[in-house]
Amino acid sequence: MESTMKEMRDGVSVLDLDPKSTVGGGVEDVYGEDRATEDQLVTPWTFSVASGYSLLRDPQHNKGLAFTQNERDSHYLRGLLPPAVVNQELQERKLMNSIRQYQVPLQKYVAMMDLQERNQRLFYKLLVDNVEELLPVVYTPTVGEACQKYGSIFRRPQGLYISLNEKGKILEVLKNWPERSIQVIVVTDGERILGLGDLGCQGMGIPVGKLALYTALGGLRPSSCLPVTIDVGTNNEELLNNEFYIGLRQRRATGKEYSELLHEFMTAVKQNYGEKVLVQFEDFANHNAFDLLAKYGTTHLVFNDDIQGTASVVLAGVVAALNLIGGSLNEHKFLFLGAGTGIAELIALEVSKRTKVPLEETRKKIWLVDSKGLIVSSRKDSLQHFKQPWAHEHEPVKDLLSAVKAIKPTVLIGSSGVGRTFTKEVIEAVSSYNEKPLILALSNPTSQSECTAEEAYTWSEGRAIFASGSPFDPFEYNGKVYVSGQANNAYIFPGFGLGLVISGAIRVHDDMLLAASEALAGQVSKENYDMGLIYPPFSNIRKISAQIAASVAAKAYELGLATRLPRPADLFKYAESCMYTPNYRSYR
Ligand SMILES: NC(=O)C1=CN([C@@H]2O[C@H](COP(=O)(O)OP(=O)(O)OC[C@H]3O[C@@H](n4cnc5c(N)ncnc54)[C@H](OP(=O)(O)O)[C@@H]3O)[C@@H](O)[C@H]2O)C=CC1
Ligand SMILES: CC(=O)C(=O)O
Ligand SMILES: [Mg+2]
Repeated sequence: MESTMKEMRDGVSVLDLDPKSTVGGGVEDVYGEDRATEDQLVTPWTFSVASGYSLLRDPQHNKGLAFTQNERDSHYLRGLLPPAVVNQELQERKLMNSIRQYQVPLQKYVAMMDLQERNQRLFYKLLVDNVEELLPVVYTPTVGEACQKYGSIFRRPQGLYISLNEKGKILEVLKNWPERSIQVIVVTDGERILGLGDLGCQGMGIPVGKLALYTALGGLRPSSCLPVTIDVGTNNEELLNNEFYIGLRQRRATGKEYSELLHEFMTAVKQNYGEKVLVQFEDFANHNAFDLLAKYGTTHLVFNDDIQGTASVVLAGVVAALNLIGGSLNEHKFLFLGAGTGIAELIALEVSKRTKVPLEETRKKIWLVDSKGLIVSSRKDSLQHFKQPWAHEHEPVKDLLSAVKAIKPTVLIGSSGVGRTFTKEVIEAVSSYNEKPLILALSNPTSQSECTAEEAYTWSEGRAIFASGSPFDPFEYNGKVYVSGQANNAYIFPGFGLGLVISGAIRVHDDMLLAASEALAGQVSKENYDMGLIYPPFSNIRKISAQIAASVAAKAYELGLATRLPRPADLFKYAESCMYTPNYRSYR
């Protein structure tokens, strides 16, 4: 074992980086499974040593036809498998072939979920090696449809369901989950699933999908990830009347009943998993999201992906885009359709840091439109508190087109959850006074995108710099092929979470979001810019995540928020060395 512990990865000994840590190569890799080389023997274990039929039914250790003859002998598998022995690469090729046969995206999703339940390492191998092809399957847009139909496709529990029925027993419920060393929890209450609205308990597809990306894109080990859905009911009448609905059949609990359940959950999480477990809030409606973040931000390690992760990814895209559209950040004027994310605040903060101009001033170049029109000072008294800083002096403006004409933004960002709101008139208007308008249509899934790539390029006569929350195929216009990027928080949260975990951070700080953003923007190459891209390709995501993790961890150490000491000298190499790899291990 000693020699294993000294295992060199990328020329760096894990223990040399962090001599006193018990962590070694792999985030909390206490059993040395990731540290082992691929031809080194490890024990397949559940609570006892798995063998025979139960080994084939154990997704963490099942290798299907890849079990060698020796393994078949020593693990009582003879006769349970046909004679052929195939390696993981061939299994991967076979599965990719069969997934590509499906024409319907939801069939691909179900095939991937089946694989995850059958053979976890193969699932992650497919996802890591084919990330650009499979991201739209396990994540947006397909995960949206999967949530809408979750009641019909539900097979086995993939996470914990905590409903009002479990009030007073949440700690016990957490103990029912088979894994003990949890490092990241993604939790939703299902009220705002992508731009599809209230999907109640069926929102579970989102934490499951996000955590699959935590492992595939950020290298967190699957056993350390816990998807949770808090079920306080749903206001979605269609679901309430659907015989296949899997959640509580009641309207949403609010007020004291809601906050007491959430509080019990947050308390139980800390009690069961300790101070350093990361709780990522996902797809809560913004009337709860901002309050939960403020309430638990000072007592727990919490991160709201939709508010903070989205802010970080968009800031990165905007900073990168300056190379294409020109000017410095403080010279640009921003108009948002939708007031539910934290993007505006993070941009204002970054401008304030760069220019030393107070935040109250830098906010003035950022304008927000919500469902009632432009947010202006005369509306201040009736605005939710998180909108109030954006209520600038201006006469009332009712709709987006009028707001574009009045404000003349250089950057137009959609996060309204409402599709086709960047109309021809809106894009023509923003393109009429900008040589290269920056247009970001963030809303997911594809059906809710504020415009398509085709519309953005056609209506701007090929001048827009465009990215969207869900992917669009390249589009040819006037003989030129336009490739648009994906402005999605999936670039940020996996690396961000990894950075928190490897540094043992106990709180999230805005400066970490800025650091993550800078790290991401720094990964855009000249080749990407030449194609009009403001994000690097997802095919490099593990390296990007390691860069983000290193920057976030460095900031955690700098701010005194890191507890894993001593600080590894090379945080990038350390982050890489901690990443879960999905290749099969050999069993003794
Ligand atoms: N690409 C990415 O990484 C991310 C994308 N998103 C996407 O952003 C969208 C919104 O998310 P989120 O902000 O959390 O959702 P919310 O529902 O909390 O907020 C939506 C905002 O849009 C406004 N709005 C809704 N309809 C209109 C309309 N017709 N005209 C003008 N404004 C409107 C709402 O106004 P009011 O406040 O008045 O109700 C609200 O401010 C979703 O589709 C989600 O998928 C979210 C996070 C990350
Ligand atoms: C991407 C994401 O988090 C959302 O659309 O909600
Ligand atoms: Mg989300």
